[in-house]
Amino acid sequence: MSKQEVILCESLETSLDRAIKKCPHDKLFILTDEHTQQLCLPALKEISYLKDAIEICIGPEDVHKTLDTLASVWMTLSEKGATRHSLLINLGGGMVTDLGGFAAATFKRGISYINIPTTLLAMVDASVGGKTGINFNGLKNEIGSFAPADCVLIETEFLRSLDAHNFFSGYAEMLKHGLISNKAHWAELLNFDTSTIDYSYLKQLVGQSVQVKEDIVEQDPLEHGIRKALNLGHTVGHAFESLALAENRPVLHGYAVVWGIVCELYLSHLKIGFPKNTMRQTIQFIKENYGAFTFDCKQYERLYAFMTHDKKNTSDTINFTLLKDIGDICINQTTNKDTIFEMLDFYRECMGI
Ligand SMILES: NC(=O)c1ccc[n+]([C@@H]2O[C@H](COP(=O)([O-])OP(=O)(O)OC[C@H]3O[C@@H](n4cnc5c(N)ncnc54)[C@H](O)[C@@H]3O)[C@@H](O)[C@H]2O)c1
Ligand SMILES: O=C(O)C(=O)C[C@@H](O)[C@H](O)[C@H](O)COP(=O)(O)O
Ligand SMILES: [Zn+2]
Repeated sequence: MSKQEVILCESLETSLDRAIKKCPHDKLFILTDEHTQQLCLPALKEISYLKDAIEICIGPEDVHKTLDTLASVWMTLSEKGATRHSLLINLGGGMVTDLGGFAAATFKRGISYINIPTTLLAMVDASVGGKTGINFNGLKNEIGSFAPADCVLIETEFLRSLDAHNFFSGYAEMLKHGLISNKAHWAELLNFDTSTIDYSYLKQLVGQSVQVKEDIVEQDPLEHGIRKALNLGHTVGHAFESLALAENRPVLHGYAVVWGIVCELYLSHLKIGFPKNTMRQTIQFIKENYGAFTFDCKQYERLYAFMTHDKKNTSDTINFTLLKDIGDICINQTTNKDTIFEMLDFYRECMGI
């Protein structure tokens, strides 16, 4: 798998011009969701060579990260005459880059695509590293492929229209990158003033955060080993997200991930000695900024059942990524069902639910 080019833009127009020249194509398509069509597409349509691009617009958010939506994208590509040599630009959050990336990877067995992430989460995480896909059978990213974009163009100016919930959702994956990288980055994230955002400082943090992901993906693009570090918080987080979706009370991905991190830091402390004080400080930040996902002990079996579908699992064993300390990653950690239930007890007690 070739290394993906990720550019933190000074000028989106200049970077996009360069990226498009590197991807010779016959027709150009731009995928947005209903929100990025309104909020972000106008900035691109000012660029002369994008004026004739064919627009495809899908419904927003994870409820639309489905086979039906994917089929509608394939259908438009097919009906509007896309060929193997057409180029797709995905302009949106992680839902658009995941689904659009998978549409590009599968249409006529694969066409080129460029990601222009417009949410914080997509900038630091989803648009980079080649994981593409859709939710299926009530499970997160159940169908997908590893198919990196030809280029990822990060323009942090798009973040100015993002609401606070989506800001914090993306910040959750940044916090994950802090925990798996080093203490200085983790501390910087805990101290960032989220109430009055300094956008130029945020841009610098986005650059650092995406670098953490790029370094790991470069070592292990297909997640045979160290890439599992990027899944910290997701064994439990995806179970929370799937339960919430099934109960018609969807939660944002990043929120599910930080709640998953609370659980998995507890497991890290219990099993391999993650420092209690660092765990407490991280959980305090999460409680203050994310609130809590509510469930009771009658839902433990269902959450456990969701965890059995995690992609890191082999056979019947649930696989966790844990930490001995910040930046000290232990992949392929397993435990028994009783301990998983004890972890859920801890979560409910410390989050006060
Ligand atoms: N492939 C990966 O490695 C990876 C990594 C992390 C998350 N993900 C996936 O990413 C998805 C979540 O991505 P997300 O958090 O970006 O959600 P999203 O794409 O659903 O976007 C969230 C909301 O923000 C809106 N939006 C987008 N850009 C905006 C802007 N500039 N201003 C205002 N509103 C804007 C969207 O229309 C949507 O309503 C999940 O499906 C998750 O599983 C994938
Ligand atoms: O890039 C990765 O690898 C990740 O695990 C990043 C995660 O933040 C992301 O949510 C990813 O989509 C999860 O993948 P999955 O394989 O657990 O579905
Ligand atoms: Zn994630």
